[in-house]
Amino acid sequence: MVKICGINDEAAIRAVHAAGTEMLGFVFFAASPRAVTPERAAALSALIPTAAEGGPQRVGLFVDPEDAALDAVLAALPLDLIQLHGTETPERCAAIRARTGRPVMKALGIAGAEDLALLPRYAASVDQFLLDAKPLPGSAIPGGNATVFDWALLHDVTVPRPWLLAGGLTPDNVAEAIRIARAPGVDASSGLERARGQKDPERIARFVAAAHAAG
Ligand SMILES: O=C(O)c1ccccc1NCC(=O)[C@H](O)[C@H](O)COP(=O)(O)O
Repeated sequence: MVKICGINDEAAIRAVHAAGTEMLGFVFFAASPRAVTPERAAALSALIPTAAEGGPQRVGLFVDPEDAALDAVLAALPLDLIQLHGTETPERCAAIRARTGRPVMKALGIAGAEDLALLPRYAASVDQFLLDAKPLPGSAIPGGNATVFDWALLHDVTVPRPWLLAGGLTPDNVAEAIRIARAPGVDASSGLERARGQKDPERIARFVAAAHAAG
């Protein structure tokens, strides 16, 4: 499973599809350099086949969203999955899952083994996990910061839901990350950009090929 996050232009979404990527992420968080409006995401999404037609699943990324923000995005485009990348509690994740009727992927920031203690608390309320690097103090956004964490922390951990590894992954380190973390899937954003917020189609192709080969 490969997810490419922060899709915000036509070349990137076409590259994601051409590479056979399983998931792509649209960032609905205004402070992000990759943020898109619901209308822009819908226009980009229309350029490639839907998941039902064999294209990638569309993941909507939110940070502590109000119900109205979720409703506005879902009215504009049919997301396959909701990614929650803020401080949402297990109860809020369950409420969002019930309200939207979509599976929920909860992002947890990992810096040390103690952060993994949260996994059982969320297991009943979410469908998937994204195990990402914990943002460094002072980070302007809670994800997409090109920060790597110690993949060996995950080597012997049984994660109670399907999960993706994220945080500073690139075409050059993804195979090693998958091997060390024993990750069933990966997600990347910054490592596939030529400038902050601008995806590089060639890096997308190399990343997806490397991840699929390692898997
Ligand atoms: O990517 C963003 O701009 C972003 C903003 C706010 C919350 C989360 C965000 N990204 C989350 C992702 O799923 C990223 O792909 C993940 O954190 C890995 O990012 P990177 O380390 O840049 O590969």
